Amino acid sequence: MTKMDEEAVRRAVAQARTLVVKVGSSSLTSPSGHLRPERLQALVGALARVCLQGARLVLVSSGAIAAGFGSLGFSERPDDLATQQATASVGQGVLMAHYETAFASYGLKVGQILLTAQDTRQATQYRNARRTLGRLLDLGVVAIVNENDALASNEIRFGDNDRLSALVANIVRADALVLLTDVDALYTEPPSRSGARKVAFVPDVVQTMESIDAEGSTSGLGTGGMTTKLEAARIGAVSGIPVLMTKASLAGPALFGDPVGTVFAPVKHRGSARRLWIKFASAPRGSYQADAGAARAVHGGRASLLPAGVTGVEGEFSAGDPVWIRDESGRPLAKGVSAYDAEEAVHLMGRTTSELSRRYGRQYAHPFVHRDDLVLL
Ligand SMILES: Nc1ncnc2c1ncn2[C@@H]1O[C@H](COP(=O)(O)OP(=O)(O)O)[C@@H](O)[C@H]1O
Ligand SMILES: N[C@@H](CCC(=O)OP(=O)(O)O)C(=O)O
Repeated sequence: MTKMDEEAVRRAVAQARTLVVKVGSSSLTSPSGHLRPERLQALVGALARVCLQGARLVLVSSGAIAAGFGSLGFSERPDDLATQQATASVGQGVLMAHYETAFASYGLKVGQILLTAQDTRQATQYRNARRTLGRLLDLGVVAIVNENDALASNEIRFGDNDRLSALVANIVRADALVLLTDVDALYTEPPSRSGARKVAFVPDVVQTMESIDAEGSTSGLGTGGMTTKLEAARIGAVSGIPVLMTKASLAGPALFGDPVGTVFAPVKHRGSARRLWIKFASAPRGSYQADAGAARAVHGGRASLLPAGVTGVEGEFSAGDPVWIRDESGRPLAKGVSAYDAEEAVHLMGRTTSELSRRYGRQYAHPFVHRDDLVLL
């Protein structure tokens, strides 16, 4: 694809018809961690302007825990899971009430979607989320998304909302992803260090990630820090979505195309929604081991994984579940959707499709993983 320069990426953000904006806890709170409604109102002012110009907006907003612990009379953000969950349950309502009032003052309606990591991993839930979000946007409603903190346990939660926002950008096939935080741009190292230099444009996020020293959150207010924001930028850019990251107070100029923050150029063409799901969101339930020939064919691209090239089947999966395709040494080569149950595949592997057709009928003469359902890592 033709590479976009900095100006083109900024223009793409300013002209986005469908936009995902993520705002972090650190941008909506005071140093004590309490929600600051006036910050939220200022942000809504900048966002409402683009909505009134016709943009379809998904706002991925953190802040449920921040909004909840004050109402519950706690002096600081709780750190045990059960209290965090309960606090988020109280705070999410408070947060939405603020958003509802703030957007209503511009004549805009809001809808709430709370997602768990599981919702992005399971194909049916993913499709469900896509349908509801799409309909909300078609109705001109601002969709406000957060992780379903009240039900997410430590093992399964995203924790930060950065990666969630990048997956949401894929779900709604956004034209741009904007990450708003408490730092004006990406720096070569944490901005508290004297040698840190600002990065205005990242032409290739995959290469740049190696040269940036990104830390987790140090403010105690946010969760993921720059590490998860870079990961979100990578998912966006590799999915063909222009990404901008800046300070929440600069949202207005950023959405207008002014040279603020850091922009990340898309590095690949956008794939189909299904392939993006397979690549970034699906959680494989097992794996196929490919022999050297099949591994070479899969690695070369545009080849399906045929039963004849498979030497092993691992895990318990059903037809339609995501699986890894590994080479003989066990290294993952690709992810794909299996056309067979693991139980069936064990009996079919190692045989040519014509042999399978003769033995079991024509319905068995097809690949374990079709090339349209397969993405290289
Ligand atoms: N290389 C870097 N460039 C910019 N900021 C960085 C970098 N490494 C770490 N950070 C820190 O990441 C923080 C933002 O992350 P976080 O606190 O999780 O915010 P949010 O709540 O918006 O998700 C900034 O305050 C900054 O100090
Ligand atoms: N879902 C949590 C937010 C987690 C969090 O702090 O995320 P982030 O601001 O992206 O670092 C909440 O609403 O409190």
